[in-house]
Amino acid sequence: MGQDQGRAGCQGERRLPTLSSVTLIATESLTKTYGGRVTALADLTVAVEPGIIGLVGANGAGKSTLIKILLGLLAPTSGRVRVLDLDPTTDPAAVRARVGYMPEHDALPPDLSAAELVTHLGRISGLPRAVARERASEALRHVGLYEERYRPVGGYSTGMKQRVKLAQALVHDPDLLLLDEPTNGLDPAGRDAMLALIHRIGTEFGISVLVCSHLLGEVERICDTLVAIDGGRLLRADRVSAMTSATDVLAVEVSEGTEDLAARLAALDLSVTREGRMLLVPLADDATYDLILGAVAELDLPLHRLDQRRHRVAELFATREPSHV
Ligand SMILES: Nc1ncnc2c1ncn2[C@@H]1O[C@H](COP(=O)(O)OP(=O)(O)OP(=O)(O)O)[C@@H](O)[C@H]1O
Repeated sequence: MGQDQGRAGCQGERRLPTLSSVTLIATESLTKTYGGRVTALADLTVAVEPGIIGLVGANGAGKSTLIKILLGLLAPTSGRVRVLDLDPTTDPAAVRARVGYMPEHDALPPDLSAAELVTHLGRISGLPRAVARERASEALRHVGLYEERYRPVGGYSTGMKQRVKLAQALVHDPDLLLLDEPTNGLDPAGRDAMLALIHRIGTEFGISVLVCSHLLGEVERICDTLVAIDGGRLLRADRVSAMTSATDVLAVEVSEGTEDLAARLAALDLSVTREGRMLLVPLADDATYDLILGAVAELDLPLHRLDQRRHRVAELFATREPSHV
């Protein structure tokens, strides 16, 4: 990548972030063009810390291309990249030893059992036979397939197949998981279960996870950091908490008597709008809280919530991908 480093070096005056050892993934001016015509990634500079990271973007935004570069499966056209402080372009085997990959599509051999398949993939990762078998059982237990592990994969549901893919990504005990559209093809309950599983892996197992999705609402629920790309370019990278700053609207919800409360607040000259079971009141100052609490107490209503509304991440991208959020 000498030539690429030279190119990135020429752009040093732009003060690109330093690729430090605490950084999980970092790219500098990363560009990938296919056949010199299609630009999948364009001058992408981003750095993320360990945690659960959502990589979001519409179909064709460049997510899969980025994942393949992070794994050292594809060479960038120019720019620099580091994963766990390793360079996947020069040291792909070292990266893949510490990174688990769950691809978007699958070609699972239907006649093999999940235990055989995951053990085999563990052996390919370099684990001795007995260790691979033990680790495969453990990984299949983590994803909830322990009881079914000796059944042929061909008879599995889509959700079970997705979990086999997740188990094989976990088998060699990686420090980072790269998950490409892990909820693809799942029904709403299956999506919820998969998201909960990913969240548990990221929080309880201490493994960092990069979840790639075109569904912003999904990754927003489980990630601490979001990286949004569009047309191969960085839209925004930030912690979810920073993207969901508080608004100047108070949300109040009572378990019963919503109409009475709305009327009482209006009588107090507060401008009230209703959104489902919630009443929204502009927050002028601390006195607004007191007026609402006073009205709730006066009507003797059971208060369910009273808090400052936060922006939803989706609002930040609403103009760009309305159909996907
Ligand atoms: N091997 C390839 N040859 C030519 N163009 C490609 C190739 N792979 C991807 N592309 C193009 O590069 C762009 C980015 O594709 P990529 O698969 O990285 O996006 P994505 O965000 O993962 O989308 P999706 O979720 O649909 O896979 C798209 O325009 C795609 O058509």
